[in-house]
Amino acid sequence: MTLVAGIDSSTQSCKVVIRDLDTGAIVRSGRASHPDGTEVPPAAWWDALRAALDDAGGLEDVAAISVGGQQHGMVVLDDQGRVIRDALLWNDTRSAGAAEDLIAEFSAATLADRTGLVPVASFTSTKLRWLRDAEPENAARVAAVALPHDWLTWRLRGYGPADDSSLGPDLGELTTDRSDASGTGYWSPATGEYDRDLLVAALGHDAILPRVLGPGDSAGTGVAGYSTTADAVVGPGAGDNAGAALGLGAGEGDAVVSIGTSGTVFAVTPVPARDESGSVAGFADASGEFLPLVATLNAARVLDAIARVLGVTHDELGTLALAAEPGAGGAVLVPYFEGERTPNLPDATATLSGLTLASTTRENLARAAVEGMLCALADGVEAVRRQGLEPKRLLLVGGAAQNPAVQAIAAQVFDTPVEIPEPAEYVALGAAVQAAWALTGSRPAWDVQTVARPAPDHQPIIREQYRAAASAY
Ligand SMILES: Nc1ncnc2c1ncn2[C@@H]1O[C@H](COP(=O)(O)OP(=O)(O)O)[C@@H](O)[C@H]1O
Ligand SMILES: O=C(CO)[C@@H](O)[C@H](O)COP(=O)(O)O
Repeated sequence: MTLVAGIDSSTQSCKVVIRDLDTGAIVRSGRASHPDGTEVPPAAWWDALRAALDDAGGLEDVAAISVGGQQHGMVVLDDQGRVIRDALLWNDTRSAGAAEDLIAEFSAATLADRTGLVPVASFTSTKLRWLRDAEPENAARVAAVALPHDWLTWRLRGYGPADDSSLGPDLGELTTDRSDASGTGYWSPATGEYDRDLLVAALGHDAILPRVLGPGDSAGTGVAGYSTTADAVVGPGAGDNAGAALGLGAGEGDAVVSIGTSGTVFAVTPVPARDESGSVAGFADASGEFLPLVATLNAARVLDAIARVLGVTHDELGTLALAAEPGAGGAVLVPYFEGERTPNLPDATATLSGLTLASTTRENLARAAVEGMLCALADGVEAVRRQGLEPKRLLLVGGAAQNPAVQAIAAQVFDTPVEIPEPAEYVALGAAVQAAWALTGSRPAWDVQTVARPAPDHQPIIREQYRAAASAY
């Protein structure tokens, strides 16, 4: 049996799946946690990746591997391949002012034309601008800029600082792929080229950027000790959302709603998106097409927080939520706990409103949490529609999509039919698709099963009262 491995180095953890090349069946899997926080030493991802590989039984019998990862995180390297400072993650909002500065210098319209993006604090370019202004000594030392999946792929291939790698700090060997390059703010999905002027405007000087690989390309081979053998193929890797699209085999008529640390709504399209309002990011995907995407900063962890306050498990939170009526008796949670990215409110905090003595119950609080989180994503579906897409079904994935209450309430919040693919780590599965593609030269056609289609039960009251509460921001 030929085996291929896919990795998802996501915000909260690293997950590995090992699949049978012939059927796509999952043969083994593993995971390890990442540290909390929006500023993380990349070495922690490397440690977690190696722990997750161990947990998955190692790679000795694996012929190819590819790494999907959280998007946008700023990994800055000096000329010896050393990490200069902890990575700033996609959900770190300190660069909100830098985003405004870049927009003031270039205009939203110009940046949307040149990169498909209007800067918000999540994107790499704004983090580099923040570094230039807040830590000029660090900025001056930057020889190369990479993203989480680029850096892990480089490490997996044996590159790194001289005292901590077998092949040394060859920065010219850094690679990325179209999907992750498209989240930097200095790469154009339309032309497939870096926009070096924008990099210089952000960082203050030019730097080495990873070579951009296409779907099915190979980044190179592994090294003994980290991968199977020295000839294990290493695929191009991807941003996590593009990886999930690949793992799901998302196509025309599909929109994916992912409920992990981030909430995202995205679709695979043949043409790049351009949204001057900034709601929809015009990313590239991992199959040679494009990936218009809306992201929120507040998704699964909204439920984590409210479950904690109520002193219940996720399952119990779901049971409470389903015991309340749609609309939660008027209680509305606008869940901007971490600030928000869509809408762009980096300094916002969450509010719970509409409470009366009668409506202040555990059931209504649980339901308000699920409804608020999903309403923010329903706004995302509308923004994608404004790009001319008309999804026929919404595929719900990510940690919180496993919750039965989230599935049932999604059928009340969204006015498009919802489907639940079999529970799986779709980013890692998509990375394994890339590994197989790089190994064989063709994209594998592996099946994805749907396990539930909650009956449509649209309850407009939920979004109406959410809209009213959110309009206060
Ligand atoms: N049954 C569940 N109900 C609600 N939330 C859940 C459930 N299972 C996992 N989660 C939450 O999902 C999140 C992890 O999802 P995941 O998609 O792996 O996130 P990420 O990719 O951002 O690391 C965690 O916040 C976790 O608490
Ligand atoms: O910033 C984005 C997309 O633009 C996020 O989707 C990150 O890519 C993190 O994803 P998760 O770790 O939450 O899956």
